[in-house]
Amino acid sequence: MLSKTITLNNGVTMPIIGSGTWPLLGNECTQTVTTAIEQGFRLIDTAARYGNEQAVGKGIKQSKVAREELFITSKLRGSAHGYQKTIDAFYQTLKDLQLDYLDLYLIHWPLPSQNLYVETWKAFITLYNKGLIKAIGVSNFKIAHLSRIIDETGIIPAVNQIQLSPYLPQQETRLWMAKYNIVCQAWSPLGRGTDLLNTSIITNIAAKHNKMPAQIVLRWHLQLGNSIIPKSSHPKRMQQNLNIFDFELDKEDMVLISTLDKHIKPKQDPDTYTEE
Ligand SMILES: NC(=O)C1=CN([C@@H]2O[C@H](COP(=O)(O)OP(=O)(O)OC[C@H]3O[C@@H](n4cnc5c(N)ncnc54)[C@H](OP(=O)(O)O)[C@@H]3O)[C@@H](O)[C@H]2O)C=CC1
Ligand SMILES: O=C1CO[C@H](CO)[C@@H](O)[C@@H]1O
Repeated sequence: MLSKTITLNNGVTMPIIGSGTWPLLGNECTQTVTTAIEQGFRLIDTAARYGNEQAVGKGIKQSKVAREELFITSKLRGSAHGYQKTIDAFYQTLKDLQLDYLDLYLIHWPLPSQNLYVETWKAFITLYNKGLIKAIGVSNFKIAHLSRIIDETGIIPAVNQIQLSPYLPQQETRLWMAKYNIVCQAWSPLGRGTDLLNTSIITNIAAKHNKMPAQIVLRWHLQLGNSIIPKSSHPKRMQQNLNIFDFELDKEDMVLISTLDKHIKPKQDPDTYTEE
């Protein structure tokens, strides 16, 4: 029986499924966040770069669910790397979200060309030690970037949020992270913008289990040990994305899904990708 929560390497409990919020803005974003919480999501994923933290904050307030029942993740944008800039950006994020702490804060991209991600990680550690963030992590970090922050600070990130789907299973990074007890959180878990949900392998397995294709893909993630943050603005799909605990993929299903690996690199290579 798979659990709906996962324990991070510092003992904090995180819901295994969250609701993504990119590229939602304004009222649509606020309404989607409220609906997601009403439908049962307890983890909301946002980022300063999305320009929607104020809208997300309103959606959280509107939901009337107690703060301590929610798990809010945000991310530090590229233009805010550096020790003091990180601290300032974090307080702005709290203000925009109308919160007094974050559950998880991630460095959105390593931006190795700026060479500031270690200094940035040190600021994350300071904020964590002040009790302003329950857990700290990274996003789009390759093994080399992870190794460097661990070697230079001794502090292991709780989570690395990376692009991951059956088309891009990230086997090497996942196995490496497992050794350090770093939770692998999949972004674009449904393969946004691809034909993944329409492939016959997925639709046939869906028919076999009497489930929707998205539920097959999300269940595959869970059985690999990934956390997932699918984005949907539709209550029906939100329900589908949450209801993946009443069936199990068998070994044959898992093997078939593994044949979808396209052996491609992430579309935005973290070594060269720059995002403000
Ligand atoms: N750290 C990073 O660099 C990144 C983080 N992210 C985060 O990850 C989240 C999820 O990734 P995202 O790129 O949005 O991709 P997803 O794989 O979650 O795909 C989202 C798309 O799938 C559709 N969808 C959702 N549920 C279903 C369903 N049950 N059946 C059919 N279609 C469905 C949505 O449409 P509809 O809304 O119409 O239902 C939307 O078009 C983002 O929202 C963001 O929070 C994303 C990219 C990068
Ligand atoms: O988090 C994000 C949302 O998706 C975008 C497009 O893939 C990314 O660039 C961004 O980092």
